[in-house]
Amino acid sequence: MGNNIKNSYAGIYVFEGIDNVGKTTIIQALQEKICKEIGYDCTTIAFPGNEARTLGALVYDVHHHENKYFDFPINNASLQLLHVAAHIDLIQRKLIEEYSSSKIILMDRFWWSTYAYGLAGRLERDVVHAILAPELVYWEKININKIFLLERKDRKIDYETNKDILIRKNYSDLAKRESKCQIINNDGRLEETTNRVLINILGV
Ligand SMILES: Nc1ncnc2c1ncn2[C@@H]1O[C@H](COP(=O)(O)OP(=O)(O)O)[C@@H](O)[C@H]1O
Ligand SMILES: Cc1cn([C@H]2C[C@H](O)[C@@H](COP(=O)(O)OP(=O)(O)O)O2)c(=O)[nH]c1=O
Repeated sequence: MGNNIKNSYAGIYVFEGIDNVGKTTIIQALQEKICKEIGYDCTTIAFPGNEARTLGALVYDVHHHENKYFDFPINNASLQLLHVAAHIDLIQRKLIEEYSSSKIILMDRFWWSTYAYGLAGRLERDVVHAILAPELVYWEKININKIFLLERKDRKIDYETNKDILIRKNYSDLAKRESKCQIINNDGRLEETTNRVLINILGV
């Protein structure tokens, strides 16, 4: 089928969920299947970003290695504002171009992460809304095909129990309000989850 993608499959498919539920692994397996086995154009865009010398890579490093940059802990509002800045950079620099070229775009995280982690980091709801406002202006003009919210019981837990529970609750609240969202249980084999998502994307 080469690059001759059926228009109905092209577009943005978001993968969300708390750390270590399998987003990156499933996206990699999925992209390989879509490109090699099915022959459709498929690309991945990850928030906050993983390309060297980009704002996203810097924000990722700040998030994980704060001490390298600052003598004082960065407050959560400022950290989430940095994430939003990195998202806008990726949307403008990459997503809009890929979006207009009829590809399947797999997104590793979305603005939902800012919401889920921001609120779980004890930011007030109106602060989280204000932080997200500039990014949401960009998303208003972009159609999302589907949002897959991944869940997995047997995962490494990066945050203390209460924060872990809060992050997952915030995701669940977003999912309940979004008809395009499908909850994907990744407790089984990776191959099985990947196939389930693929069937969902292709609608077969
Ligand atoms: N269904 C699965 N079975 C076994 N291991 C899995 C499964 N899904 C994910 N993993 C493993 O869990 C770990 C975290 O996955 P990763 O894709 O990095 O999560 P995320 O991107 O959501 O943070 C990886 O070591 C990955 O191989
Ligand atoms: C996109 C985003 C991520 N995050 C958090 C979630 C993760 O704990 C961290 C890095 O995300 P990610 O790159 O998905 O994690 P990993 O460390 O597994 O490669 O940033 C936010 O707090 N706000 C955001 O807007």
